[in-house]
Amino acid sequence: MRFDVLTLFPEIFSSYLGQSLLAKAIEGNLVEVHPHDMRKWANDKHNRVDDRPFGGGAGMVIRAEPVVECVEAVQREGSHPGRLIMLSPQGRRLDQRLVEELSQESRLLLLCGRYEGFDQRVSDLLQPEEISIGDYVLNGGEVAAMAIIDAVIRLIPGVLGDETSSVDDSFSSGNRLLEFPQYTRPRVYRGLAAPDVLLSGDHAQIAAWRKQQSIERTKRRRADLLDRDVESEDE
Ligand SMILES: Nc1cc(-c2ccc3cc[nH]c3c2)n[nH]1
Repeated sequence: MRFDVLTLFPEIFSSYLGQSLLAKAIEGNLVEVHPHDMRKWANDKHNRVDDRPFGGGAGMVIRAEPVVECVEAVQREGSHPGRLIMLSPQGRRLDQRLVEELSQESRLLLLCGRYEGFDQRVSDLLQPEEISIGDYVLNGGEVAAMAIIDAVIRLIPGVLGDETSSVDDSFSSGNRLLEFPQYTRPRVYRGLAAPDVLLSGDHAQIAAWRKQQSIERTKRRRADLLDRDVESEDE
């Protein structure tokens, strides 16, 4: 799977690309992530990538020309244009179902805004789909883009490795329960002991305990997840 990230701050992605899971996925040719600096397409006489908003108001607006030129050039680079996504507080809310949908794509272009956002002609001409990672306002689209990449790559076959699977993750398709609590060595830490059942070696009992913990935790923290019926998820 190929990700192209179009941004004014490509350096934000440098250390992120080195994080182990993603680095291994890139090394294993399972994933490619290409940050692109939109400033390189600011070729008007002032080489400006942003400008003051018509009609006045605070902040700056990202000019349409460098963005449209950059997107078109990047789309020409690959074997096909890919699915163009603009990160935006006004977009479709990201959830695991949308992550699973995105993981089926072979190429995603993630368009990251800054300042007061893009000139409207960017959306008029490129028709991107807008995705929000939540109802709060970030300073730019880059963190949201990383969230999408992070969530999607976990679902690409081979990325998590044989010993780990995303199947039992919270929110995975059909799974409406939160994760059970995890414990590791030492067995007792500051007087707090790991549950005996986890050290019993009785896998059936361990599975039952974990399921019960997930149900209790979900009831306590996210009872709304238990209200959803499976049919509604197809709407
Ligand atoms: N879910 C979410 C996305 C954003 C976002 C996305 C792009 C820009 C550009 C300037 N500010 C932005 C904020 N905030 N929250």
